Amino acid sequence: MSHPLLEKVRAAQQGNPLIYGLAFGILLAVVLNIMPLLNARAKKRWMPERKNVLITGGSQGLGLALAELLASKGANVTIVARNVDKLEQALEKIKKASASPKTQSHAYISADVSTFNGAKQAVKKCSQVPDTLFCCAGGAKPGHFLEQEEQDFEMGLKMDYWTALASTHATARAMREAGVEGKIVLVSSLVGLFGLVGYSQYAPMKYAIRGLAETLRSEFLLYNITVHCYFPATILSPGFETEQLTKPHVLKEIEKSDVPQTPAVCAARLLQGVQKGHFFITSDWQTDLFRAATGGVAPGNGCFMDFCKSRLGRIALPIWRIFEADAIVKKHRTEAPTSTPGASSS
Ligand SMILES: NC(=O)C1=CN([C@@H]2O[C@H](COP(=O)(O)OP(=O)(O)OC[C@H]3O[C@@H](n4cnc5c(N)ncnc54)[C@H](OP(=O)(O)O)[C@@H]3O)[C@@H](O)[C@H]2O)C=CC1
Ligand SMILES: CCCCCCCCCCCCCCCC(=O)[C@@H](N)CO
Repeated sequence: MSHPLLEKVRAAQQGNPLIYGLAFGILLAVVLNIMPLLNARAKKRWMPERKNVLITGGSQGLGLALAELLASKGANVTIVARNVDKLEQALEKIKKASASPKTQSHAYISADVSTFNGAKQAVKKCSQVPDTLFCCAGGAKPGHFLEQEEQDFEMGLKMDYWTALASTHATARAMREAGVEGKIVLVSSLVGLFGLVGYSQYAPMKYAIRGLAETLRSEFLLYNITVHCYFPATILSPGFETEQLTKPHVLKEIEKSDVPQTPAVCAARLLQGVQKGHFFITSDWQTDLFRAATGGVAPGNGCFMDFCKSRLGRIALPIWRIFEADAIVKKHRTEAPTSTPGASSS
């Protein structure tokens, strides 16, 4: 039985193959875009309530905002960082934010998670085996590549990559041992998707975190552990204020293209991404274009929209790079240092 409207459309088309092709294309796009949505609905939505969450870098910035948000939604939150004073203050805030302070338990652990031993000890001190880990510890010390020294690069490696690696390794082992259904969220950055002047001791580490996330997403299919990777742009955190102190002018000028977000907004969008089941999570449309344009073969966030965003990104982002980022760098050529004081060329 044919619908009268369809008859009319058929009559109007008079067998035009272009129209059929177009209609088929639209239908295919709709089906391909709806399929992952239905699939995501069918999957269990991750809920913070009663989860045992471990957050590295939880004493300030993104990590603290996330700790408060998850505590307000019923999770038991343990934060890890090195400085005890900041941890104590943070714990007070988390307890205040807590949905039900009597039934939830929150704690802090002072540890340096940039070593395997430090991370292992931190996980051991948790009162419950964590079922969720957010690796928020990290930070940048921006500067010109040729002005930075070996210890700056080593610091980036330890503070950004090694903290994520060691805490993931220790926590995933504990999760497997306890047979819990686990979730691990790694934090990269917008500059883990494209390289930018001034971030040479930092951005490559954030690329490495993406690599770790992709590898572990695949490997942890062996166990009951899911992996996500978050790519924030500028977060107005204490870490951001510190990095402004050494940030080259040229980088500050390029970063004017970016609208900074508060830690609370980033935490909320990160949680949304986790709940939607996204593997790569972003919290603003610009970063989402970078994600889609550089997506590779990792799972996407809806194939039709990703297809459109990646096409748009492959056109808009190079234009932005040529006329904005690279143009600003070239304008600053005259102020770049011509030699490093104290460094001998022999
Ligand atoms: N701020 C921004 O603009 C952006 C940040 N990011 C990333 O987001 C994450 C959070 O950033 P942000 O909110 O700025 O962080 P902050 O710099 O404000 O805070 C960093 C946190 O990590 C902890 N930490 C650092 N090193 C270690 C360590 N070795 N062991 C244990 N804890 C450690 C710090 O505590 P303590 O020093 O006491 O140990 C602190 O709690 C980072 O991974 C950062 O790279 C990504 C994009 C943009
Ligand atoms: C049409 C498209 C326009 C695109 C605009 C893009 C603007 C990007 C500017 C760079 C922002 C850097 C964010 C990450 C910073 C970071 O990780 C550190 N602050 C770490 O602490």
